[in-house]
Amino acid sequence: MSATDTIFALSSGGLPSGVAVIRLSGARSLQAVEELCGRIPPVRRASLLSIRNRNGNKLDEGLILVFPGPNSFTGEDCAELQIHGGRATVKAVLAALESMEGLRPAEAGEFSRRAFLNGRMDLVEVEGLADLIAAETEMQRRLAAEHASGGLSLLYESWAKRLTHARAMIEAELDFADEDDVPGSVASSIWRDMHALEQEILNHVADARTGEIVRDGLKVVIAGPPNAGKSSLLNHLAKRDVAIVTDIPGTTRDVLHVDLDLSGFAVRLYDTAGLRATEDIVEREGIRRTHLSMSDAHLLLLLSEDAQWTSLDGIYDGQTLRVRTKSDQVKTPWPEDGADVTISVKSGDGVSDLLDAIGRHLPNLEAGSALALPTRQRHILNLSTARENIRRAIEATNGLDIQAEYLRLAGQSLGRVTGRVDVENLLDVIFSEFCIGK
Ligand SMILES: Nc1nc2c(ncn2[C@@H]2O[C@H](COP(=O)(O)OP(=O)(O)OP(=O)(O)O)[C@@H](O)[C@H]2O)c(=O)[nH]1
Ligand SMILES: [K+]
Ligand SMILES: [Mg+2]
Repeated sequence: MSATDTIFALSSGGLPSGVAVIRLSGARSLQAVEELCGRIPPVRRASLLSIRNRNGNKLDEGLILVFPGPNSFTGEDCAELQIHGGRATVKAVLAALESMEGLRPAEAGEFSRRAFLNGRMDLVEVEGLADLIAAETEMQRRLAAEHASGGLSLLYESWAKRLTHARAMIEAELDFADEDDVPGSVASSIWRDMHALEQEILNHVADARTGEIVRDGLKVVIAGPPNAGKSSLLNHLAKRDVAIVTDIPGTTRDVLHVDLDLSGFAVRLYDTAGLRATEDIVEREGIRRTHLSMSDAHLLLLLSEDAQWTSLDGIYDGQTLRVRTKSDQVKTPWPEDGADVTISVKSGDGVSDLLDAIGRHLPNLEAGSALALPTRQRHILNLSTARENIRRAIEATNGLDIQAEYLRLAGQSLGRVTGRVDVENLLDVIFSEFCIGK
């Protein structure tokens, strides 16, 4: 296996499908097209050609495109075979490709990896592309598109430039320190800018929680005593029978979740085991898991059918909505019950109010604004290290050269985010997020 092999893969989705796209990348891509189709079609233009194996048997007919490097997705010679998406057809064409010298099936993420190694994309763009392929809601799409198209990279590059400029000015001051005609305050405007940059990075990192919520979804945990109607609510909102519902208290033991799309945001809703003191070993394990899922919840829905609100002291101290359930059974309304929302999944009453209340916990993002938010722990760690080193540079009192060194380290951390600086050890992790053919 080698990075110089020509690779190929089915890049479109599951079969059968109307059209299937097989992608090739590497030095032998064009030659492979010639062997299959008898000739190399004009570049970057779809040509309808017959595809034959080496015995001359016609396998299919399809639109063939070639993209010579370096202006291709991977930077290498690439080709695309748009063929019929029947399983046997795709299998036959893949087999014909595999039989060719120097060609092999691509590994997961290998096309993107080559694009990165050939400078066609940086790491933030690569990660954005992975997110774009996985995006299921409008906000996930917008965030991923911003990253994939280089919006975030541009911001990080502008920061890196400011660091480089500051270092250059400090170097100049060091070089000419003995000469009288260099004003000693060259650096003062630089340090003002470094103060500003530190604050900008700080603000950006503070948005990480929003970025994570947009990318991974708002985690909403349904909790409360047994039989409060937790699983019924999950099923109602999911519009399918995900969880078992019975009138036996302690029915749910495992934590279940469903993904909802609320105003374009992903919301991950968790159903949990009812909270009560119990000697049942299985139920106790369920309650332990309930506590675990509460620990990283963004929002808790505390359910109760009789307004006896379970105490969360020492268990959970985040955002909570008190939800009174089974309103269809309540004959006389109970005004002072402390509930934020009252619902019945039987009649549907109050459910849209509940969704509105959950919606108020979603990030408040202006329509149409660029979503240049950090989304990954990898970004946050490197950005925080960069910020720390800028701070050290500002505060250092033991010489300009030490200060310049801290700025260099800050630039290096920024470089790790986009992949300009030693990230070799990270590549396997990042590209394994992709599926084959990407
Ligand atoms: N009338 C009425 N009954 C409801 C409503 N919601 C749930 N129930 C009933 O309440 C009982 C318990 O519902 P579940 O959804 O299993 O309650 P749970 O909180 O998940 O219970 P555990 O998993 O045991 O903790 C079932 O018999 C449901 O049919 C409602 O809005 N109205
Ligand atoms: K139950
Ligand atoms: Mg349940």
